[in-house]
Amino acid sequence: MYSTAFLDLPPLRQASGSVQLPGSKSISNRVLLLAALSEGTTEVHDLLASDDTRVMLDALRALGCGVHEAGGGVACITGLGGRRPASPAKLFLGNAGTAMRPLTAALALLGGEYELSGIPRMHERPIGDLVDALRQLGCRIDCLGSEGYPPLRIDHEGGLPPLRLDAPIRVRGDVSSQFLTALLLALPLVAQEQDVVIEVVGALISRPYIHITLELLARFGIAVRHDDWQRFVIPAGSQYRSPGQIHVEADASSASYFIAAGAMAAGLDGQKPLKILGVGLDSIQGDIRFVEAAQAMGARVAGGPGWLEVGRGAWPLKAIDLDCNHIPDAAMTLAVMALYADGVTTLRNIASWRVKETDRIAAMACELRKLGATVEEGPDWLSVAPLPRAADWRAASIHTYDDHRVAMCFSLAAFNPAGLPVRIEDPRCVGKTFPDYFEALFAVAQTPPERIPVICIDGPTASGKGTVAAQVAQQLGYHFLDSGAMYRTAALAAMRAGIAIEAQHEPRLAELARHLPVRFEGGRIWLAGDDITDAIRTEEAGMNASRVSALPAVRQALVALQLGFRRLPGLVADGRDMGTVIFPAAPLKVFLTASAAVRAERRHKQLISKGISATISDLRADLEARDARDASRSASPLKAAEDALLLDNSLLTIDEAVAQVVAWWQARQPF
Ligand SMILES: Nc1ncnc2c1ncn2[C@@H]1O[C@H](COP(=O)(O)OP(=O)(O)O)[C@@H](O)[C@H]1O
Ligand SMILES: Nc1ccn([C@H]2C[C@H](O)[C@@H](COP(=O)(O)OP(=O)(O)O)O2)c(=O)n1
Repeated sequence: MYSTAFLDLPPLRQASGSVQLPGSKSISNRVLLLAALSEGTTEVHDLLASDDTRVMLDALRALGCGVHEAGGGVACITGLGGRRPASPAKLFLGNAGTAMRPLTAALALLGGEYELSGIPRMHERPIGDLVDALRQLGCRIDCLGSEGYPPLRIDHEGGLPPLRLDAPIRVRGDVSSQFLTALLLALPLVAQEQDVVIEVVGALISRPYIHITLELLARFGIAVRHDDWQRFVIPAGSQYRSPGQIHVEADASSASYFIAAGAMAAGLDGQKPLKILGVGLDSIQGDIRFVEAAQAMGARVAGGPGWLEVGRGAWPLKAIDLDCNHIPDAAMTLAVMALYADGVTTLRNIASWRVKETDRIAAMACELRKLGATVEEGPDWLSVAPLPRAADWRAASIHTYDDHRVAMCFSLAAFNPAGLPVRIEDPRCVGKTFPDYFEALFAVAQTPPERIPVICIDGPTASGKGTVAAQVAQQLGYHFLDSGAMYRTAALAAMRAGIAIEAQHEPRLAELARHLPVRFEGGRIWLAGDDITDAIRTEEAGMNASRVSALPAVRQALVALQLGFRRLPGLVADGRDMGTVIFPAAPLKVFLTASAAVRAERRHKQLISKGISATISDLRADLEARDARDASRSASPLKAAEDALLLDNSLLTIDEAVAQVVAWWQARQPF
């Protein structure tokens, strides 16, 4: 997951390969609650690991359920099975509507004393209709802030009051279907002596989510009948029965971004369509019908149980005018696809967007306009006109409103024909449903290498290149290439193979370097099966690296390995010739220096902190010798590129040096 302040997506051109989607949030949290109410233990497979499931798991733990996270997407939940939950308890539910609503209903029916709260946005999301329905029944619930909104207090300390179950429970269905879902999940708790009837007041929106609820209730032994989605009957004698094991389907709404990417950019030039795994045409989720909307816009889609394949059909896409009540979440993706259509696209019946993670109609309109689109909005509709010419697109910094879906659907703007990058602010917000969304996108998206930005930081030894480059990479969410480590590894491999580092062995040394079995993984460096991270950091290894790096054939042998680091979304490369030889067209080159005295002192501190003894004067002599060799060799000598910016950081702290490089970078961005 990217936890950077922003993530810049380079312009993307194509999509290919396959993507495995994470489990559905809606299914994950419903299954967790049902498992928590059942007797016995339920092994939940493919559970989504996200912010919203995290708060649910924590809440279930606090309520006294057995929660064992076995790793690999498996959680074992031992349910209450008729026991009363731990009380009193305070539950923090973040911004997870799928936890707040059903837990409110379940706890109100179980008795006890509870406080349920969330982040500030959660306290702006209405829950009054559910609270009213539960109060009708006789439950005591107080809104601790504004009436009709969390935080809530459930107060049945003196025992559950008698519930009025003989009359139908009436709940509004036109604000959020989650209220009805909450009641359906919880009322089997009290459907013992008699049937419990729920009547929906007003039209039921987001019916597909109720379908998911009913399917999952059935898996847990509760057979709910309904008359045309307006009247639901939970039969007397209902009892939650754990199915033992249950698999969570992948999220059909998450599939929408890849279906869109496929429709826009896959299957071109004879390539295969984009394969999407984890959800297929047999899905129980309503958002799978996004496939039909994408097809109406021109996508070519094939699919089966648990998989889809999508490629571009019509291009430009075809504009549509669609009632989106059946796909409220996935429909946001259509709003961005509309930028690539042949006319105005109108999305209707989307009033529920206004009470989601943010006011999504307003948010989408505002951010689409930043890209240059003409957008109109109404209380429950949005219309988007495509950009007439590539030159009309603008590079935009997309505000994401702590809304995962805004972040994910705007990533599709990176396929723009103008070749402009797109900045996604606060990319971490995708953690709500798809923590590794951007990693998944980068794994299937392609763009010519020259469009992937590279920041080069070259300079003499101990100037702080590695430290500064790694931190800049971290701040921008870019990959990091420590090219010196490659020369150090090549030298170590030569020593281990018994090849002296001398010019006469140049061909053998180059052959060794060309097939170096080196892996860079999670900050560690491996040579074949050996962790050599520390072994290559000695002063001797540095001197050997300097010697091996003077051999032109060795340098040539390591070029492909270095170029391979230029991957989405970008790269920060540190070394001696990053800007002069390896990435000569890099958009930012920095030549980082510090005085020899300062560098010797820094290296001294660095070695002492690792328990290696050295004297400053020896170190200074060594580093001056190394600089002299690196700068005087004929092949790619250490020198500043002509277009490099010089940064002498003798008097700067690490943070100041990093801030300067990031500031130079920002100044070159179009946002
Ligand atoms: N601006 C700075 N101020 C103080 N110490 C620094 C600064 N930059 C780097 N250092 C320290 O100097 C040492 C050498 O830095 P390093 O990144 O290994 O240099 P290089 O990669 O250029 O050889 C490290 O211990 C690092 O923490
Ligand atoms: N791009 C590069 C990187 C390193 N080298 C050579 C020259 C250096 O003395 C050695 C070791 O580089 P490294 O960056 O790890 O060394 P320092 O950490 O700066 O001491 O490799 C190079 O020739 N070209």
